[in-house]
Amino acid sequence: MNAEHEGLVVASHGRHCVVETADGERRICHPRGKKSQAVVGDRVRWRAAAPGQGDEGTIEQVLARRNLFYRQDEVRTKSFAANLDQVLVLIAAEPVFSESQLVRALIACEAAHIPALIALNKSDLVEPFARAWERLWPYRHMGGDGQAAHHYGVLPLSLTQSGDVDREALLPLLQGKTTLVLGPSGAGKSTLVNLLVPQAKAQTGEISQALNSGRHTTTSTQLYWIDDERRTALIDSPGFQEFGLRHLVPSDLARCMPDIAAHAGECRFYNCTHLHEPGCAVLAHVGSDARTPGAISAQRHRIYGELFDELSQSRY
Ligand SMILES: Nc1nc2c(ncn2[C@@H]2O[C@H](COP(=O)(O)OP(=O)(O)OP(=O)(O)O)[C@@H](O)[C@H]2O)c(=O)[nH]1
Ligand SMILES: [Zn+2]
Repeated sequence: MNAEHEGLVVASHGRHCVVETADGERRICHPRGKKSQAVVGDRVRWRAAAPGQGDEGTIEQVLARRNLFYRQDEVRTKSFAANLDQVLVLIAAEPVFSESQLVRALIACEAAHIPALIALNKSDLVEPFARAWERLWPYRHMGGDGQAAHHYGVLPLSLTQSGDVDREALLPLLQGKTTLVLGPSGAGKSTLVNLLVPQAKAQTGEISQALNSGRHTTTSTQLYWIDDERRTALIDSPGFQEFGLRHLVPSDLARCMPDIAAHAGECRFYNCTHLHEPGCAVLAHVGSDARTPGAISAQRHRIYGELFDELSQSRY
């Protein structure tokens, strides 16, 4: 039997993966069993096929994960990626972004203990950008009382107009890290990947095309190296639109929304839902004046309530 090697999963489609070896070679691998189902970012032990059995390998074991970022829908669980250092949520002045989708993505980050960065693209569209930047006010100011840093970094971009400037702003934030990029269609995700990884198409290469061929879609999660040393990675993943949080229970939500979490311990009832209870410290901070320190925007509290209801529906 062939020896086992360690590798990194750099693409996945269904149950098939592309594994990159220590010397940068990539090949398709199939999981040996349910337990060896890997996602992009996983470190795995894999084994080449026996001589004469083709080039495809098998994944024998998924090594312990530092974290696992996922969304869960009612019908199926869908993991995005493992072993992330951060998530970059890319939205834009246009198309107008859904705050509910943004909140879902940020909650999923928080639940997996992964720091999140928000980038707002298309600053050249002056008026829509100003409106969107304004909508991000709570995100630009969350945390950050006194000496503490803000909870989320929020970055303006104009990828097609000032790509060089944007690259210089982004690189130090990405350096040496593995960053999952999420964003709704049309925000500029492909533009971002092409800016940072000019050879993206080449890296994806024939092997990923082979993986996708005949499966009626070319979308799959992909890891790209930004640098030649292969230390800085971007992971591009489709599927921001239907971002399920069914892996969470309603009572997880408050701790995953930092502005709500800041007050959730001060309520009269220990099991307060922060929706209607008397003596609720969260409700007391929901805001007429969203700009006072510690305020919770009415919009975010409304989204919290919607998610609370959604996660309270019977599970199946
Ligand atoms: N005005 C303006 N347009 C931009 C900017 N960045 C990207 N676009 C445009 O926005 C459109 C969408 O960009 P893409 O990079 O294809 O977006 P995407 O997020 O990959 O979209 P999907 O392929 O649908 O997932 C394109 O027409 C881009 O040229 C920007 O900074 N300013
Ligand atoms: Zn409360």
